Amino acid sequence: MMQRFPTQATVENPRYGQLIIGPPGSGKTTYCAEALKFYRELGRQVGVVNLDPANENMSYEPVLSVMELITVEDCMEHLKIGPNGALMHCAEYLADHLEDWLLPALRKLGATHNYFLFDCPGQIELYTHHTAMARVFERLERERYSLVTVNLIDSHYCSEPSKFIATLLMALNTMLRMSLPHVNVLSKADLLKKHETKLHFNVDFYTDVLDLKYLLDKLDDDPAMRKYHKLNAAICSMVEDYALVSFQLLDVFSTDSMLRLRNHIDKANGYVYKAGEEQTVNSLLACAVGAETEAARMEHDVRPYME
Ligand SMILES: Nc1nc2c(ncn2[C@@H]2O[C@H](COP(=O)(O)OP(=O)(O)OP(=O)(O)O)[C@@H](O)[C@H]2O)c(=O)[nH]1
Repeated sequence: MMQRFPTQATVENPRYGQLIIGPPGSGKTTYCAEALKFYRELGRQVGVVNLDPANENMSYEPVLSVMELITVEDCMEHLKIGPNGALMHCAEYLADHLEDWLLPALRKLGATHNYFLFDCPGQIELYTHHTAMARVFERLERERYSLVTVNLIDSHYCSEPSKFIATLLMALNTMLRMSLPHVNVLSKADLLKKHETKLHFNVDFYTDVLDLKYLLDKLDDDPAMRKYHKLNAAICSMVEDYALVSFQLLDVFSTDSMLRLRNHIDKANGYVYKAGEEQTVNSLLACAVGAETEAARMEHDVRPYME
């Protein structure tokens, strides 16, 4: 988790945003819907902003939606391009209309909301290669939002070593390119416990990303992957050298799991320093000293999802 410490501006005029990103189907929209209810219950002035121009099935009522500005469907029809090209076009269009659409609308909402969940599009190239979404996030930062990227990745990707390596590389690339406080999340963690995803190692091996040697050994078991041993070893070594990638587990339908994730997110975007609300002296102290012991973290964060 990359973490933010409060600046004078964020202390005086606190506004917060979670940028919910992740591959298609990883649970972004479901998280936004559940997090909206959850943070409202905590008393936060929260709203969801839909930034996905192809989000047909929003299970929440957004306070603002990019689909009022542009949709993938309209782009495909008018520009005669495919869905991926249309999504890139929409992202660029959004980035070009920050000053006359997104920011004025957010400023208006500022009268009643100071915490936004941004439901972002799922195409990962928007965060690993393309620059439009980075421009949007960077402009929001300059508008003094304390942002955190919440990168949801389906925990099913832990089931195969090759998929997990690709996940690590994607997560690291996104962290480096977005350069924002960041929390990586393995979503649908409840399915790990229900044996729907068979794992080669304990869950904490995947969350802590500490010793990838074992992962490489497993990759070599597959004859098709063995010939890429050097490439895989280089990727693992790079991920380990940066030592940035780790994961939190999330079952979006469990209040306890949402609370645990909230604690990580609040530390990352600096909300933990905001006075009042549900913050306690203990949580502030925990943040200041680097928080809970490894044993406590294992007990609460990881053990519930082990077989
Ligand atoms: N069991 C379980 N299912 C989940 C969880 N989170 C999301 N899902 C399911 O995963 C599926 C995909 O979730 P979405 O929220 O549509 O995923 P998305 O990332 O918004 O998908 P795109 O809009 O295609 O990018 C839905 O059927 C959800 O009900 C979870 O924590 N546990």
